[in-house]
Amino acid sequence: MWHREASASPPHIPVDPWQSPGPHRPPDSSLVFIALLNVFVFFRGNALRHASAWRGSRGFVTLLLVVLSVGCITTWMYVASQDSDITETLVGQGEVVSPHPRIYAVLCSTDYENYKRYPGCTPQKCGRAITDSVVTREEAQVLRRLADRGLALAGSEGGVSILDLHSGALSMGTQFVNIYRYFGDQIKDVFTQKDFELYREVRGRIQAAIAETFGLDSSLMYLTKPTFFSRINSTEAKTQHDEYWHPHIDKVTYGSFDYTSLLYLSDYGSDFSGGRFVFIDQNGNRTVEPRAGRVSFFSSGSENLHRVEKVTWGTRYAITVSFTCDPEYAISDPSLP
Ligand SMILES: O=C(O)CCC(=O)C(=O)O
Ligand SMILES: [Fe+2]
Repeated sequence: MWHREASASPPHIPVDPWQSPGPHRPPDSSLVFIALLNVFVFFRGNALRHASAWRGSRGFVTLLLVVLSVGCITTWMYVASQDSDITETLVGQGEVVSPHPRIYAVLCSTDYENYKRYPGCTPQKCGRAITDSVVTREEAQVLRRLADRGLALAGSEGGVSILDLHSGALSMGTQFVNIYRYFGDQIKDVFTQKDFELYREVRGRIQAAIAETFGLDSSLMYLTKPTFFSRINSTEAKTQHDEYWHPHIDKVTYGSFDYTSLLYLSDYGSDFSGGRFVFIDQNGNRTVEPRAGRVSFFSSGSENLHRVEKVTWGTRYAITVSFTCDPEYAISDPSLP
């Protein structure tokens, strides 16, 4: 299901009023130099001021501490400079992006050329955007409870459980079942009409935000499949379906996607750790830290190669809501059978 593709993402270009992400800063060698210089000056100053103490035990302890400090600082800086996975945080969990989305433009890949073009919808501007003003934290909490009620019916043995309200697919052990068939009328006790109304309402708002941000005609965008809740914890993967962390391109993985949106239902740092969303760019990785009610959306081509970090503790909840420009791949909003 997950495919690894070489990143074709070109450098970011600012397109007014879109902002380009700050330059990806490789560890700065001048910083290393300045830090070492400071340590040297401190060391030399101490040596001059307390020349007589060198022979005493205090002098020896000071020397030892200085040597240890220099060792620690240089090791830390060396490790930092070797870590190509160093990320720039586009939006931290504690920030609130409101009222306007934070937008980052990226050059469109050529992926869309292999598909029929739909003027008014097919990506001409590509990029990513994050907003905390489309879905409230209360709504996110209601949706999270909905997810939990559905997932309580079964759930994966591995670290990731999926619930797709449209197709009815639900993780069960190492497989999937169709909740509408498997649980029949019982499902009406689990989900209410109101749950589906909230999903539709939220989907509509996300669609409007994407249309506005990318300058699209919202009526020419359609919900497409799969659209699903995901619940991820740190349990070891049992099957390939549980390996959510691989880099992938949504347009390659799912075909019909033109715009992907992710609605987060829990908070990075307090509900779980790891699990940050990572855009993998040629010049570095850029993360979005999940926050309940946060919506992150992006054009689905290879300009937005991405992955999710492994969750190290706690439980991460999200909904993937995807849109296509091709009416043939349109699906209706999930509903009770
Ligand atoms: O949950 C996320 O943050 C990303 C999920 C994802 O990449 C996908 O559903 O394609
Ligand atoms: Fe994805």
